[in-house]
Amino acid sequence: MKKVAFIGAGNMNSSILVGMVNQGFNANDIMVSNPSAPKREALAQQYGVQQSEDNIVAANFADVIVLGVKPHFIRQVCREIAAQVDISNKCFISVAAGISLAQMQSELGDSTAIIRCMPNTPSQLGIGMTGVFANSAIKADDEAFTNSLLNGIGKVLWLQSEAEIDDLLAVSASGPAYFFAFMEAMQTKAMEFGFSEQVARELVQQTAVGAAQMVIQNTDSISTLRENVTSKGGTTQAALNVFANGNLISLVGDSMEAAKQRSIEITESNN
Ligand SMILES: NC(=O)C1=CN([C@@H]2O[C@H](COP(=O)(O)OP(=O)(O)OC[C@H]3O[C@@H](n4cnc5c(N)ncnc54)[C@H](OP(=O)(O)O)[C@@H]3O)[C@@H](O)[C@H]2O)C=CC1
Ligand SMILES: O=C(O)[C@@H]1CCC=N1
Repeated sequence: MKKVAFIGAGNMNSSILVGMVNQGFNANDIMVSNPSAPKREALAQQYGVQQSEDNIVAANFADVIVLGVKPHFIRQVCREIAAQVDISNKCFISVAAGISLAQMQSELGDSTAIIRCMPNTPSQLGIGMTGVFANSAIKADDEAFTNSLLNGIGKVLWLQSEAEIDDLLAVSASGPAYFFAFMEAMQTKAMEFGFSEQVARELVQQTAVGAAQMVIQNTDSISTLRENVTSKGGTTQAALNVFANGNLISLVGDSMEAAKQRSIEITESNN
């Protein structure tokens, strides 16, 4: 079993770490580093993983180093590890939005195996969606291990080009927040109708999980599923008319384009 270091104990790295442990990875083979103590100590206490405040300790411990800091810290973290750790046989996995392989290679060297992956927070439940693209230095066992790690936390899609990371990010990595925002809006209105916060939440969450399961379990198109709810001249039609008048389709498309463009801007600003 390879040893894995998580650099950063924030939302995304925690989601992957929790997903790994829940899927049966040995906690003794995992170490997390983070400058401030509470998040890494909570992970150590709850999941039995090792922890350190020092990225160098974690990087020395591991065969695979998962970089889960904010994009603007990635290059600095890579530089520090490359200066103090023998990285010749280590594989790096970055989850950062907008930091390119070339940018990481300029810190870690062109012969270092680097994998960009773009997961999402449902990884912590084992139902994540992760896009992956690797540089040419990756070895067969790095690829196999990455697959076993990521398959444990959800579905994995290997991409044909690095540019596709930005496309996928706008769909599945930022995507959970789109659905949460929609659910928040529905919950707010349900509370205005007079339901308590908890009942409003239950109405919304059960509807969301039901709709998602119908998409998963039916071969019908999503349009057909929508039409099946929509009686001509009925209540749903009245609601969907408001979506159409507000140009929901272009609003959603523009939002996803904005997410993609933001990722491209992050790449440019970190050159
Ligand atoms: N959240 C998401 O849904 C997704 C996020 N990502 C990517 O994941 C990365 C992390 O995002 P997210 O988890 O949301 O962010 P968070 O802010 O939750 O986590 C970042 C963590 O990095 C820690 N940190 C800061 N500096 C260092 C350092 N020098 N060494 C080690 N750790 C450090 C922070 O510690 P402290 O709090 O103590 O400062 C914090 O715990 C980003 O690059 C983002 O693009 C990718 C896909 C989805
Ligand atoms: O918002 C962000 O920048 C990160 C990347 C994708 C999801 N969260």
